[in-house]
Amino acid sequence: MSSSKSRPDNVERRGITFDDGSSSKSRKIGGAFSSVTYEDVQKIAKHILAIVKCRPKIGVICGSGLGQLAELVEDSETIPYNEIPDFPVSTVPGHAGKLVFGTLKGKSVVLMQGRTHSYEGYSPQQTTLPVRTMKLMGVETLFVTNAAGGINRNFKVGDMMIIKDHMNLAGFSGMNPLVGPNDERFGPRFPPMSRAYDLDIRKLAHKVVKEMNYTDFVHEGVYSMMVGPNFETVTECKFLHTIGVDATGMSTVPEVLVAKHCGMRVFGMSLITNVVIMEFDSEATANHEEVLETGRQRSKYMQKLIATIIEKLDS
Ligand SMILES: O=P(O)(O)O[C@H]1O[C@H](CO)[C@@H](O)[C@H]1O
Ligand code: HPA
Repeated sequence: MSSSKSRPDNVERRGITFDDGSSSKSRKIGGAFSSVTYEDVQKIAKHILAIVKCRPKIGVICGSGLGQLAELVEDSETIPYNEIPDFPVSTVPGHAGKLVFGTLKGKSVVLMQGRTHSYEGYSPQQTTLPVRTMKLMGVETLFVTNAAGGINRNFKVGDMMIIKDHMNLAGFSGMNPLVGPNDERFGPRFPPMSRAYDLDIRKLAHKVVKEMNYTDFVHEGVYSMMVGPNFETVTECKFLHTIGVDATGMSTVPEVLVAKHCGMRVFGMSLITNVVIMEFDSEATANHEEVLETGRQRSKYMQKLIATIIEKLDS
């Protein structure tokens, strides 16, 4: 697998030989058809475990502007993504691109300060490579967070949403990290997704929300993913509203598919960084600066909530 820095434009299908003589089996790179093998992931996990002392059981993916959770990690050990061979490197503002290992509220954790997205040019297999790497490092429970646009008309900017289910709209166009040969060492060919978001952790989250007096601004709902990078049209938002989506973004779903495929427990949370525009003649437009600004103002609530849920988690 070549590093993301050398991703060529002429991506080839699995099994085809590249111009320089390497095959797509040995050189897995960006594009919808590239894949990542078990051995690739094993190599990356071993590389990381040789560097850090921590043996995390919990992984947290911090979305746009949400990476400050790392400040709560004690005895931290940090590795920038670009120092890990073949690890996808974040290119979007608000995604620092670092793995932070350490102890959070007494639990061994690894935090991803930022993720990668398909719209950056990575294949779904690449954007989810960190999740499989976590699995092979011993992570059993994955927390996924994201910045999202509020579709539900009761949601306000700065509110939060516990994810109870998702709509894989990107999957409708075939963009799914589980497409391709299935390696049973990760998980089964046909994984169920009807209970993707762990019910026990969701119940615990609601209990914590009550205890912290956060009920006024924490909701539960359905997240949807479109590939982006453009924000949605008015008609797309109306469609999402009609089909029962509460918040929308450009990430998370592939990570959850891969995490569930390899048997992890998953908990997801969105910060509503903006409310989507559903009026044809509105002057307002969505923008990434607003997303980051809401993150700056509200992420401390999300951090406190996630940290407390982790503290109270049974393992
Ligand atoms: O989902 P995260 O990574 O939090 O980021 C969200 O924020 C960006 C748009 O502002 C998009 O990348 C969207 O997916
Ligand atoms: N749409 C898609 N992705 C997003 C949004 C949005 O409104 N806000 C933050 N990420």
